[in-house]
Amino acid sequence: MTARSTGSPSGSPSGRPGPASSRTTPPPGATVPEPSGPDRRDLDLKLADYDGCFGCGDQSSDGLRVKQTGITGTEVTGEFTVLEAHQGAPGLAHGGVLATAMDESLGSSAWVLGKRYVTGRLETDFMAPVPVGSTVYLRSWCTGVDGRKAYLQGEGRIGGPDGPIAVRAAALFIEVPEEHFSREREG
Ligand SMILES: CCCCC/C=C\C/C=C\C/C=C\C/C=C\CCCC(=O)SCCNC(=O)CCNC(=O)[C@H](O)C(C)(C)COP(=O)(O)OP(=O)(O)OC[C@H]1O[C@@H](n2cnc3c(N)ncnc32)[C@H](O)[C@@H]1OP(=O)(O)O
Repeated sequence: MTARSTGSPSGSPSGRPGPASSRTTPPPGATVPEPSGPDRRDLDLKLADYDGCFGCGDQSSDGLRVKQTGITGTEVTGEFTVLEAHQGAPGLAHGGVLATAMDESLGSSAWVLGKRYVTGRLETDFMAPVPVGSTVYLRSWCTGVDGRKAYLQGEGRIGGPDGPIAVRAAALFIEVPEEHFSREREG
């Protein structure tokens, strides 16, 4: 599998540092596993069935409704359209909405690793304003796994899948047991 560099993704404007801080950069020796764990099929089914998710669910009326468009190795591509409900400044996407979209994309890339992860830390760079009506093309990939920690990077482009980067992100996801989710639901 091709592991992407933890440095600036292709297409980033020169002169800006890469998206990852020391806390979202894998330590030396961290590896990117093949996304083929024994329970991968079950996890894929959950991924497809979870309609209530604000990021990707069909039942979330004001949600982002991110659609996955492809999985290659740990790289997951997706897209969503910025609606009026997603505005911050008039006519422009709210930064938190874009961060949520990146969380969704990064989370999907973590999910295909075959274990259960939650976001521990999410870092975002907002590179260009995103007008309402834009389709944002998302792409995320794993840069390394070290024990319970999975390191991810991603980007959102506008104008097309190869258009300019509007937002990019780096994250640390932490592996959790299944009980994590039942505990959270019970409060
Ligand atoms: C996620 C979706 C769940 C839905 C499940 C159902 C169906 C799934 C369907 C589809 C899913 C598909 C795609 C996913 C799409 C979107 C993803 C959205 C993701 C989210 O929206 S998810 C919600 C937001 N998220 C949380 O709600 C986490 C709240 N939080 C906690 O639950 C704990 O905080 C936890 C578990 C993170 C850790 O707690 P813990 O007690 O288990 O472990 P501990 O604290 O020891 O950390 C272990 C090691 O990680 C290091 N570490 C931890 N946090 C760090 C940080 N921020 N920076 C740097 N290092 C950090 C420590 O320093 C230590 O490092 P060391 O081992 O070296 O000492």
